Order: sequence, then structure tokens, then C-alpha cells
Amino acid sequence: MEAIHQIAVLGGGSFGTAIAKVLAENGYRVRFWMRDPEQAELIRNQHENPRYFPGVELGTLIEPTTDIEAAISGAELVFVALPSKVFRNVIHDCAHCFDAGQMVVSTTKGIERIGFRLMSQVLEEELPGVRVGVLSGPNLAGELVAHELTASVIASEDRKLRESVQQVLGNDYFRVYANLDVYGVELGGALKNIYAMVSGLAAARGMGENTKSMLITRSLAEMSRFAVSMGANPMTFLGLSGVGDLIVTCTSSMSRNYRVGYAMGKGATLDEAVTEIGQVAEGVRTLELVHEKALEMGVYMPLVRGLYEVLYNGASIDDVVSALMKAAQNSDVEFILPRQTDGAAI
Ligand SMILES: NC(=O)C1=CN([C@@H]2O[C@H](COP(=O)(O)OP(=O)(O)OC[C@H]3O[C@@H](n4cnc5c(N)ncnc54)[C@H](OP(=O)(O)O)[C@@H]3O)[C@@H](O)[C@H]2O)C=CC1
Ligand SMILES: O=C(CO)COP(=O)(O)O
Repeated sequence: MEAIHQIAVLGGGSFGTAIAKVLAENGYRVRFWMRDPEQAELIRNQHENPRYFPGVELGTLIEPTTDIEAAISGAELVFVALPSKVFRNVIHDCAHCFDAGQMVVSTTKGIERIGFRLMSQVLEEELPGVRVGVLSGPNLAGELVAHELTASVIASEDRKLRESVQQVLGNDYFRVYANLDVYGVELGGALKNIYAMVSGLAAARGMGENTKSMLITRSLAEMSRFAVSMGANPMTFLGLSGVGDLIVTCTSSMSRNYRVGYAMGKGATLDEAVTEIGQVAEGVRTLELVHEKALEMGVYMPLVRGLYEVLYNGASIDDVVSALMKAAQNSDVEFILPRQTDGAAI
């Protein structure tokens, strides 16, 4: 395995900071690109990112910069940790800085509005010739920076990329497993944000432990049904990037998506909930896109539909829950007993 000498991280928010910190702790020099010169100056002088992780030491191997060309050029490996909403624009504007053969890894868990593209597809379209990968899994940034024992998945068809990412990120608190199914790994990371909002909402209403388990498991069934309709392999959802990420975001109040649902369950409007968090909650946008796609493709997604009704059409949570519970009872595992399509059940 060739040694990696230079790594770039694009995006100076929670996850970009967490990944840059892991890399630096593993002894790599990291060019850390962000848009805000003041933030870059603070990180350069204080070796911490006070807006996202006040008090967390980042060390001296992280070199913040607002010059994206300087960050990318010469880096063998580039991690992109930007919200999906801005992902294509940022990559498009700096596409000329990339060389063929460079390894580019998206950590973004979202979907592009036009064309329902995932970020690896955006990378392939914008950066022909680069090697593309996706990093996804149960990776709450706040826990990663605190060295909680964590695992993730690097998905790529490119073996060199998979092994390079395992090499540069793996250490005594972070394990990186490999997968070939880029689309499935990425889709799981995007979809689970919707169900994290559902779980937050239910938690705010005082759900029991049985309810929590039912919600997470039926979320997995719904995600898998959607994946199959998109031509993806639902088996990937059995891994860390599927059920793993679903569990952490549906049970942790550190998840921004969970917190959006929770705040709404306590009576906040969607705008209030999102503003209060002040960081990206990808699930809000993903919900809209998946709701639309499910309608278009005729995929049965009662949790998506119920959450959409609450968020966008002012439906009462009690009415939605009641409709879900009264719907016709159906198959547990649809790969064993196909779902009956003449009724409707959670
Ligand atoms: N946080 C987490 O636990 C994890 C997050 N992810 C995923 O990573 C992605 C990024 O999330 P995260 O880092 O948490 O988000 P944050 O909200 O913490 O940070 C977003 C970052 O994007 C920057 N940004 C926003 N718009 C632009 C733009 N137009 N040009 C340049 N930079 C921009 C922000 O800059 P500024 O600070 O100047 O506003 C900020 O640095 C998301 O898809 C998320 O789902 C994946 C795994 C875990
Ligand atoms: O994806 C995440 C953990 O794996 C982070 O979730 P949130 O974006 O909901 O905070």
C-alpha cells in the first residue's frame, strides 16, 4: 500500500472537523478548507474550531484554509463534508483543481433535489476520472471527537481507495469496514435521517420501549422496500451504514434530525426546530424528496407519508399515529412473506 502524504477535508462544520481531527491524530497533515476566513484564522491560532467543538484540541497538523485550490491540489485523498444542498455547486466550482486518479470521498448523507442524485453520483458527474467513495455509518461527530469507540463503512468499487481510507482513518477508537455497494451505503445514510425525525417526534410524546423498537424495525422495513424499488441491494442495510446508523440516530438526542422531530413533538414549528439547531438536518429535505419519489414510484411508505403530513400539511400527530395503528396488519419481513398490497399497515 502506497503511503498517503497529503489529505484535504472540504467543509468546516461538525463532521469535517471530526474527520480532520481523526486524520491528524493518526499523524497525517490535513488541509482543512472552509468558507469563513474568521473561522480559519481562529483554528490556525487556537487549534480548535470554537463554533462547532469549543474546547476540543485539534492539534497542529490541521492547516485551515479558505483557498480551495490550495487544499485540493496535490492531495491524494479528499474528504467532502458539505451539506447536500451546496455539494454540487462547491464541487462544480473547484472541479478544475482535481486530477484524474485522485481519491474523493463523500461523507454527506443527503440527496440532490434535481434528479434524486446521491453525492457519489454528483462526484462522478462533476469530476470524471477521479476515484469515488462514500464514508457512512453510525458516526455522531460529537462522539467521534470524544474518542467514543466508533465504526464506519467505506464503500467504493476502487480497492485502493477502500484500503487507503481504512489506513488513514483506522485507529484504536475508530474502525472502518469496507463495502462495494456505494449506492446502498449512501442511500441508507440519507434515508435514516427521516426516521430519526419520526423517532424524535415519538420520544417527545413519551413513547414506550416497545414503541421505540417497533418504530426502528418498521423504519428498516420501509427503507428496504424503498431501496428495492430503486434497484438497490437491501442486504447492505443489515450493516453499519443501514441498521447501525438507523439505531444511533433514532435513539440519540445528539442527532440533529432526532432533535428536529423532538422539538416538533414538543410543539415547535419546523422553522423553529431547524433554526434552534443551527446546523444541517438533512432529513428535512430528504423527507420531501423521498415522499415525492415514493408517490411517483408507488412505493408504500406510511412513516414517510405520516411525517410529511405532520411537517408540511399541519396534520395532528395523534391523528397520524392513530391512522398508522389502524391500518391493515401485514407482513413482518417482506423478503420471506410478500406484503399484501390490498391493505395498508405500518
Ligand atoms: N455531524 C455528524 O454527526 C455527521 C454528519 N454527516 C453528514 O455530513 C454532512 C455535513 O454535515 P455537518 O458537518 O454535520 O454539518 P454542519 O451544519 O455542522 O456544517 C456544515 C458545514 O458546511 C459549510 N457550508 C455550508 N454551506 C456552504 C457553502 N455554500 N460553501 C462552503 N461551505 C458551506 C458550513 O460553513 P459555515 O460554518 O461557514 O456555515 C459548515 O462548515 C451532512 O450531509 C451530514 O449528514 C455525516 C456523519 C456524521
Ligand atoms: O449521521 C449522523 C450520525 O451517523 C449524524 O446525524 P444527524 O445529522 O442527525 O446529527
